[in-house]
Amino acid sequence: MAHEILIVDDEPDIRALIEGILSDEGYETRQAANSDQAIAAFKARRPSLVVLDIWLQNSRLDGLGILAALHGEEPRVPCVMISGHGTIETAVQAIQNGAYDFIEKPFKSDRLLLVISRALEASRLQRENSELRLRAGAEAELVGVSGPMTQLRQAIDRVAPTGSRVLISGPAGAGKEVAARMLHARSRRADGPFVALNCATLAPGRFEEELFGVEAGSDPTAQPRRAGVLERAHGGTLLLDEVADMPLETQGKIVRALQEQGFVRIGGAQRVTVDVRVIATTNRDLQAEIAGGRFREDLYYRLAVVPLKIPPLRERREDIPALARHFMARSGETSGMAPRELSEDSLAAMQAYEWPGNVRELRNLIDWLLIMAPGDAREPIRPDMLPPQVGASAPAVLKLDRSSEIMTLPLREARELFERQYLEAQLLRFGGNISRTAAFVGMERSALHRKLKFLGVHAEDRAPAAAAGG
Ligand SMILES: Nc1ncnc2c1ncn2[C@@H]1O[C@H](COP(=O)(O)OP(=O)(O)OP(=O)(O)O)[C@@H](O)[C@H]1O
Repeated sequence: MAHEILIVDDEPDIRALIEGILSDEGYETRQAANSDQAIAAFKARRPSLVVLDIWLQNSRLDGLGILAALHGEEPRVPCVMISGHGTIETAVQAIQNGAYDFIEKPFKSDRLLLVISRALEASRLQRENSELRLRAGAEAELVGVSGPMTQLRQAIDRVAPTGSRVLISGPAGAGKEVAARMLHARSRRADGPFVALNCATLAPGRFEEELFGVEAGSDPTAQPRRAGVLERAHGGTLLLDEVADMPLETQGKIVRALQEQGFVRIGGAQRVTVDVRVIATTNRDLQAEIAGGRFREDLYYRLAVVPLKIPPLRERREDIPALARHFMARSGETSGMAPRELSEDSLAAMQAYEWPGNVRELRNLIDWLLIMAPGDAREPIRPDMLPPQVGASAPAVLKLDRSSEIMTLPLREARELFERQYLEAQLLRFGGNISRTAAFVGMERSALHRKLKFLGVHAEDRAPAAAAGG
């Protein structure tokens, strides 16, 4: 498909000249004479590139202003500036502000075409690069600042280089696979493969061929040899995701393969020796599975050499702002849209929600917000823009409808109501931790204690364990 180029210049004959040069080269073009037209044209359909004059008459914004507005919409569309006599300094400024390059008037058509083709190529490479980075590096770093997350990262740093088997437990969507990737990335096997087998989605009859592979039959063209995950993970790490879903019979075979660091392919006779580190995850209580006869105890002890636990998100609400911002930046990168800012109030509302789907649910919410949240893309996300299920759990202090009730109260009671709701919400954000809440709200620890007592707020009620119960 031909690239479409938006030409922004106040002089009609310059626009016509540029259009002529570009369409001769097979580019599609559109024109805008001032900032409002340029922004409207850009919003109506993203062009591949913008040629932008620096000095425009009869325009609300000059070239630098338009550049900022367009980059606010979509930072990845390259802009080539046209500078006239005496605007070179501004052109340099424009490059510092993210323009791709500039050309000076009067310009030769060759120079214009060269700069444009380079800009389009750079933009293609940049897009390809970030897609590759996202695919290759599919989250191998646990984001989060809470105590449990910090301890988990420390534990991963300690055990990653040892090569021990690790069993990671935690609810769905909490980040078990990210933890497994992080263990691999920080191990001595980081250059080797990371192979995952999802035991929850595999039909019971398929486990053994997936694990051990299939030997070629006597007629290799009829059934070529197929390597299983153990073989493909040689020199690297094998993740057995949701290991409790593995049939008992397969569990026995895996125990043997782990013990012997080798196995025989299905239909084969020759032993395959492999060097694989196995990491397993589960969202079930494996002790209960063992007691119920559904999980082999010997496999448990082989896998759980080092057990790690990831708590549900509602037990580490302090991670929510960092995670939300991280996912917003990520979504912006993948979608090519400018990331939106998240207001402190909207983050506080997210911190009050229970997140039954854990981090995965938060990630989906942010993807949704980037595309669907109302308002201008440059406006921060406010609590009232959140979907109802999240907004409904926002602390009362953030819900505007409380104001009507507050207006019926005398000042002292209204102030107390506000203070109670405000402090309850802050305690929730800081996981019930008095010292951190006190530091944030700007009070002495002991004064905060007295205030909470006076208002009848029990700090323990806001602690994670209680929050987890509902
Ligand atoms: N601490 C974290 N930092 C960054 N991303 C995270 C974190 N935790 C989870 N994620 C992201 O949330 C999503 C769910 O995480 P992941 O797949 O690791 O969960 P899981 O516990 O393995 O879930 P399941 O058991 O349902 O597969 C992924 O997109 C992952 O990238």
